[in-house]
Amino acid sequence: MINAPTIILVGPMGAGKTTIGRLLSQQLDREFFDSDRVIEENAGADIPWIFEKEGEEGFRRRETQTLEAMLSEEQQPVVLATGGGIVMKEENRAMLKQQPLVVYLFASVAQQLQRTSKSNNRPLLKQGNPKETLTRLFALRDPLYREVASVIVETDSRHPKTVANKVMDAIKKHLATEV
Ligand SMILES: Nc1ncnc2c1ncn2[C@@H]1O[C@H](COP(=O)(O)OP(=O)(O)OP(=O)(O)O)[C@@H](O)[C@H]1O
Ligand SMILES: O=C(O)C1=C[C@@H](O)[C@@H](O)[C@H](O)C1
Ligand SMILES: [Mg+2]
Repeated sequence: MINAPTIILVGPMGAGKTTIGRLLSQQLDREFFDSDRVIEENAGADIPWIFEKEGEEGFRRRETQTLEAMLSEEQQPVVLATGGGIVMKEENRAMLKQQPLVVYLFASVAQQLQRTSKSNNRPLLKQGNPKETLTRLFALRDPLYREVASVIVETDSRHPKTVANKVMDAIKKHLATEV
């Protein structure tokens, strides 16, 4: 695992990319980045503010720039959590497909709904019915997460530490079959 490349986590809102990514980075003693947080730091504003002032399109532009910068930098392997909509742009998918280790954290819509209901900082869930929105986004995005991922890990009804261990096991298995 010491030689494992950068681990990139993709999946829907509430899959646990941020939570699991942080745990993995601790276990591997690596730096952790979250594209949502990097976007906020660079903008000097939070995601709801960016959506309000620049629209989703403005946020997506920032997201692509951030992904590009993070993947092109000459760097040590890190753990990178992405935003739930990272796969919406073709150019982002092309960048992700070039990466050796992209993990799709799968969560059912019911589980996404439960996990996202606790916070209020996801602009796409603030309009309309969250269950309908998550269902629509899942239909659109699940095939795209699968398109870019080398490993898929189910997260429903599992404690974050269990999910992190499952990701580690799945990565080891994937790397062993690669060589
Ligand atoms: N396996 C899990 N079991 C229980 N709760 C979880 C699990 N994974 C994440 N959570 C909780 O669900 C919420 C959402 O998780 P998190 O922010 O990590 O999701 P995310 O995939 O990063 O979402 P986003 O795409 O919006 O950034 C948090 O409150 C977190 O503590
Ligand atoms: O699923 C999405 O499109 C989003 C997920 C979050 O991680 C943030 O990137 C933002 O709220 C948009
Ligand atoms: Mg997150």
